Amino acid sequence: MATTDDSFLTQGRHASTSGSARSAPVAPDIAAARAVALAATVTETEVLPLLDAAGRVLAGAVLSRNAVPPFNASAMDGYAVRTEEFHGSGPWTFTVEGRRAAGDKPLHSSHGPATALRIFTGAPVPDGFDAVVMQERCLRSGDHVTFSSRPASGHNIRFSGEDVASEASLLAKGILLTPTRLALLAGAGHGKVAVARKVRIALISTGSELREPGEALSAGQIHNSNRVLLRAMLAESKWADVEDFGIVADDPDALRHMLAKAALACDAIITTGGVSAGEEDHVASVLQDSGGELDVVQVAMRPGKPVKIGRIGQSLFVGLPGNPNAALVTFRRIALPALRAMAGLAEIDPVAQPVITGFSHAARHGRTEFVPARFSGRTVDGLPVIERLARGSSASLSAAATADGIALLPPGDDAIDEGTLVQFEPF
Ligand SMILES: Nc1nc2c(c(=O)[nH]1)N[C@H]1C(S)=C(S)[C@@H](COP(=O)(O)OP(=O)(O)OC[C@H]3O[C@@H](n4cnc5c(N)ncnc54)[C@H](O)[C@@H]3O)O[C@H]1N2
Ligand code: MOO
Repeated sequence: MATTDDSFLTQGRHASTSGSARSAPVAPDIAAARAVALAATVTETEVLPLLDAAGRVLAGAVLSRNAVPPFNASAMDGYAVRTEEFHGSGPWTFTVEGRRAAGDKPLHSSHGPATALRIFTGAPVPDGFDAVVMQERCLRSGDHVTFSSRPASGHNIRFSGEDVASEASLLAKGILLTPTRLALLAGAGHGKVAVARKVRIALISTGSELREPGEALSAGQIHNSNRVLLRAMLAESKWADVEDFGIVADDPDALRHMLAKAALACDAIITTGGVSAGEEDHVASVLQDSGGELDVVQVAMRPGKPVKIGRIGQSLFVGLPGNPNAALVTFRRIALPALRAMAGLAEIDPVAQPVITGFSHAARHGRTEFVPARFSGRTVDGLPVIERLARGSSASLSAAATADGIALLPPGDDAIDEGTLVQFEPF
């Protein structure tokens, strides 16, 4: 039985509603919210060169240090002109005086009347010139250039600050540093950026039957596919620093030792296996014997019902079921939002899109079903249609591997008919 200690449970970002584990299944969204509530956001930050910051989480709001573009620049190779000099009706012929290329200093040179300036893309446009005519639109002859139409003032000039003003708000705290956001920081004068330190995540694969991929199997053994799955999914998250504790047998002492080590080293502990009801399922009891607490012990989802959510020491704990599809769904739906919250990300929820079922499905009394599915076409209205790949097959590896994502079939006492609108989370 879990010990009740409210101070323990309030170490997360928000206070838990109760210190004791609930045995009645909670809805998947509630379970995810509880995991997020137990997740303490990393507060330490580090300053990184932009080249090393891809995929990290911005630690604070950032302002631009210079305008973008920093000066009025030509957008074309051609001729800079003063539109006020286009008197009467054309064509207009001007003397070419001077030359500006990208990298030249913005000079305050004086130019005589009826002159045009040879200019190239990216070069500073000197004061007084207010348009650039691209070279394909003019006729150059010796020192003269002829224009057949009058350019509008401002034409082909990128004005200083038109993209980003100086000291403008650039990016908000908690944003993921994607390539385009890093490019924006670079253009706006930043060479370094303050990011949240990485979340240290412990992975433990429990199960006496497990052998590593590639190892020969004796009778009764299976390969540890969950470790590969979780490592690969976390490898996509550059804000995560994984400490992989490998396989631990279904032995309470070994598990206790491993959990204690992981709790000292990491912000979050993710285990697989050993969370259901059998005598060899030690994860929940060992966690509680070690001073940990569970807040959620059953979730109204299929697969994934026995997933466990709690804390041990300063660490978030999520015990994923061992069946591969259950591990996949509970990691994406419950563990990942909490880990993203710990990383300081503002956006933590899985991305979903509406789709139409190309299949019917039995009633899901009281639980949400997460079904691997594949796009199979579109309705006349253009909505994607999905085909189911396996019906709640928790132990399946092949269904998810051939799926485009996971369909959410909400709880209900009626069957879902073909042609029903449901949510779909693409991989
Ligand atoms: N009496 C009951 N039995 C079970 C229940 C229940 O409510 N009452 N729940 C079932 C459900 S649902 C699931 S899901 C599983 C969850 O089991 P555990 O989390 O305890 O996991 P194990 O028993 O250790 O393993 C289940 C299954 O998955 C295989 N496995 C485990 N780890 C891995 C791994 N790293 N890579 C690949 N495959 C793995 C393991 O060999 C088992 O076949 O419990 C049901 N039972
Ligand atoms: O719900 Mo378990 O997680 O199906 O096999």
